[in-house]
Amino acid sequence: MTTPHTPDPHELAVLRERYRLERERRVRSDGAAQYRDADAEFGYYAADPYTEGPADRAPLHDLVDVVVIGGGFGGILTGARLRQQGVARVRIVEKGGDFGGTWYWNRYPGVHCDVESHVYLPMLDETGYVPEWKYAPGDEIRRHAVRIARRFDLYADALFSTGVTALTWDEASETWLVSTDRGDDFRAAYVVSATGTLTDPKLPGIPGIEDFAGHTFHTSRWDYAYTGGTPEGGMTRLADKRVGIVGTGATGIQAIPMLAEDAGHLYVFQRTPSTVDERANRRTVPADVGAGRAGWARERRDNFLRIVSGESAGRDLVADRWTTSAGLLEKLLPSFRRHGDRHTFEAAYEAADAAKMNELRARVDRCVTDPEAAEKLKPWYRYACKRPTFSDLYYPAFNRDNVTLVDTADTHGIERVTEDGVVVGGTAYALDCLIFATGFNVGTSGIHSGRLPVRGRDGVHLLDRWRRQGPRTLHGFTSNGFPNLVQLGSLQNASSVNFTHILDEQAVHAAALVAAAEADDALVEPSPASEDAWLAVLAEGAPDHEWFHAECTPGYYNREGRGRPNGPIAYPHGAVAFHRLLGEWREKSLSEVLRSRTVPRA
Ligand SMILES: NC(=O)C1=CN([C@@H]2O[C@H](COP(=O)(O)OP(=O)(O)OC[C@H]3O[C@@H](n4cnc5c(N)ncnc54)[C@H](OP(=O)(O)O)[C@@H]3O)[C@@H](O)[C@H]2O)C=CC1
Repeated sequence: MTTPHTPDPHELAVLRERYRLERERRVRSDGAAQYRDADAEFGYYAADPYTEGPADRAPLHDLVDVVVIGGGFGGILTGARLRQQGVARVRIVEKGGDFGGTWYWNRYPGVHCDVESHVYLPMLDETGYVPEWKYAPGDEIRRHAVRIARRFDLYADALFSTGVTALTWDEASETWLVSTDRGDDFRAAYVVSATGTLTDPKLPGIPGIEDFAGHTFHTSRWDYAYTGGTPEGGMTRLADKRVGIVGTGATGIQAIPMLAEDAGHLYVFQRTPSTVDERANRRTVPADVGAGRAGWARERRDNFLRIVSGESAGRDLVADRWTTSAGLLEKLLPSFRRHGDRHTFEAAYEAADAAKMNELRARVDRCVTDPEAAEKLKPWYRYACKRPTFSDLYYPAFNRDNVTLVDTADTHGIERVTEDGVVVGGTAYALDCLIFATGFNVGTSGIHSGRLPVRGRDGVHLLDRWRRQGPRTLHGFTSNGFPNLVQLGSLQNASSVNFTHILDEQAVHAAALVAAAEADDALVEPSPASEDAWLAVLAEGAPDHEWFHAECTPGYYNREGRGRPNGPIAYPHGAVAFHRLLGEWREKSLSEVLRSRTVPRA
């Protein structure tokens, strides 16, 4: 690798202006309202293509210890950690036909996780499994989800192809009444919500989208019956087809090279180019990662999290483009204050950022032979304005004769869909198949979607209360007025690129809360004072994101160009510090969240 050139002040000023113009070219007046919810408005796009149809079963009206909403890694890990605490009846309710969550739904060609498999796949120490690739294919990840579910006997009580439609606290029995779209009305002593962040596919609200007469689907519902093949390719039924794909985010980057191989002709409709860094995937053997030594996976996972959280870590065990670019993620955490005042930090950061972005733009020139296509593929914004992506196959796909790159930035995306295809800048592109790689409604699934009403004490609706008062939690997990309800997720909690690590720490915490309440015959419910204290902790260290996000191109990181929501949304000192805080709190203060029952536990 060549050493990146460090830009001088004049070059930085030119770049700043270029970024401003590119941002302005992209901001839309309708912001996030440009999108439509596939589940709510386009049932066809959200239907499950991987399961024959829900198995017949009688509605349930029984009582379980814990219901977990969501059978992705968050739900599976909660189930496993509850089992380790000795909890008997755990019922996981999942919309998909099996466990896996995002890895159940996303089976598009080329699907891989771009976080190293040895840190991404959870419970490797516990299951003895050692991944075969540095970056695992989706199928291997899904099989690992199933492995954990089997190991902890989570299939026994699981309900698949089932969505929870309402949660109602019943004061008389001090249990939750859980209603589903399959006619169930059962009770649970505790509810853990683990509905994930990338659950609801979204579609652009392009005029005429309903009129397209060809075949169409979202990448999270890949139609192999139409394309032929598998996630590894071989989509022979596309050989004579004109295929269009909309979107060049982390999903598009992986699917496009596979489509380029198999489609008669592929049109890539790009609005904002991603940063596409080196991937360097390779097979691994256990000795490469020190597997076999007790605790090897935990050590590697902790090492990765420390590095991407800006903490000192000693050796970099994973040593990939996430860890070597981690300094550029630091701006998202107040740990940047270690570097002095904001001005000093910003100057140093801007120079490092420009050097990295220059390196990424130079990569496009090296990989793409057509200079016009290379120019269109260059990202003009700061690193991590959009989620970084990694691929060694993406750019070479544009050197093929059967691939056309269509830049839609000037028209804010595709202008119109017609019966025959799409229109961009007045040019019509006739298509047989139109694929949407347009992402998900981030962070608005489950309880936060508004489609799963949660009524706590005195019938109070959780989202109504939060709309009035702002979200109120202790550590993001529990809320006053909603006893025995534990929420997993990033809100007022912590996050990181290795999200399964975050989920596992959350699962450990959720299980500890349940176990403590069981041991004391108590309810889990924080006091308003403890919520106030937590909000004060969040507000005190809240980073000033605005200066960074305001200059970014629009996307879901900055609410499509409108900046971050007001108020603290996450623990500001990073995931490592948050996990330390939670561990100490469990040791010393967990009993503060327990309240006496008025009704003995049935
Ligand atoms: N760990 C992993 O390996 C992977 C993780 N993921 C996760 O999933 C998330 C979602 O990724 P992804 O599915 O790619 O979705 P994204 O939301 O990241 O990308 C959506 C894409 O669709 C484009 N788009 C939206 N509307 C239009 C329109 N009207 N016309 C043209 N283009 C349009 C967007 O352009 P624009 O940028 O201009 O809005 C963008 O390129 C990622 O951020 C990541 O967290 C996904 C894949 C792999």
